[in-house]
Amino acid sequence: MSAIKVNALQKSFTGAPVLKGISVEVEQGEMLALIGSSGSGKSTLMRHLSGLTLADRGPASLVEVLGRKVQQHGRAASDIRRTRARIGHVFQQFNLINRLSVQTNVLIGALGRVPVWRSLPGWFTDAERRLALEALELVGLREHAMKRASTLSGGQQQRVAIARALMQQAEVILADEPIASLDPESSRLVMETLQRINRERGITVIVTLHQVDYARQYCRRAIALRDGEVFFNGPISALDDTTLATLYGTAHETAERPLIPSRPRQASGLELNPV
Ligand SMILES: Nc1ncnc2c1ncn2[C@@H]1O[C@H](COP(=O)(O)OP(=O)(O)OP(=O)(O)O)[C@@H](O)[C@H]1O
Repeated sequence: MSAIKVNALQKSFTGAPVLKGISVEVEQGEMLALIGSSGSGKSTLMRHLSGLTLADRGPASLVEVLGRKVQQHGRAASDIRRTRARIGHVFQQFNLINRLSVQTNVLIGALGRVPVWRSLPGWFTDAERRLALEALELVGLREHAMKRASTLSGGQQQRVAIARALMQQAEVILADEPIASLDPESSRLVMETLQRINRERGITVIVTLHQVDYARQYCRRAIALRDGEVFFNGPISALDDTTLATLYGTAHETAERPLIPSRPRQASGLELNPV
């Protein structure tokens, strides 16, 4: 079964459409790279997958996740919250609560599944606390459970965000530029963590990446957007230099000079050497 099915997705904000009739599918258990130059529409597409953004009203427009409609004809499905509960998000900015412990940040992933009356920190059950520690074990951070989140490095905080998605029992994880602000070593650890949960838990992962070399190393398939359209959809091995040069609108690049995004969000996200 497809984990994600997108059909004829079109999105305009103010002027010309930024997504122009996107149709793609992602298989359950896949780890897929979503690539493309800055402004090509990657984040906008990701936001449509969980219904955070609604598409233009189109007769064939549809987004399904795990066999359930998220949106159709530009309207949110009535049970969108139930589907969203099965989708984990990992963002470039980590989105942790700095003053809370690492374990509590992970436990927050259980919110939405526990009754409101015990959704305050301190009201989690022993079983939930054990699950949080297991999630931290899987991302290699169990020994940091009691530390304040703010004391961890950026890469560690990103792995806490992944543990939080595990705690949520997400079946699909949408990771939007999870390594854009990290150094190469932290990036490697975060990508390995995503790969591990994909392989060991069978969680479907879609990861947007600026650095093509990370996509090559960790993903079997890539979908590349160019100016709001699917420019490439296939095995990562078919992404040759010529395709990449056309995709990024650069002169032909060699393997020694990976492509650099034209509008990086943070200078520290640039990866100048292949991994
Ligand atoms: N809320 C919004 N309002 C208006 N325009 C938007 C909005 N969100 C995105 N856009 C525009 O849609 C286009 C695609 O943006 P998007 O962020 O999806 O690109 P991206 O490929 O993720 O870029 P980057 O790699 O820099 O994150 C851009 O031109 C952007 O300015």
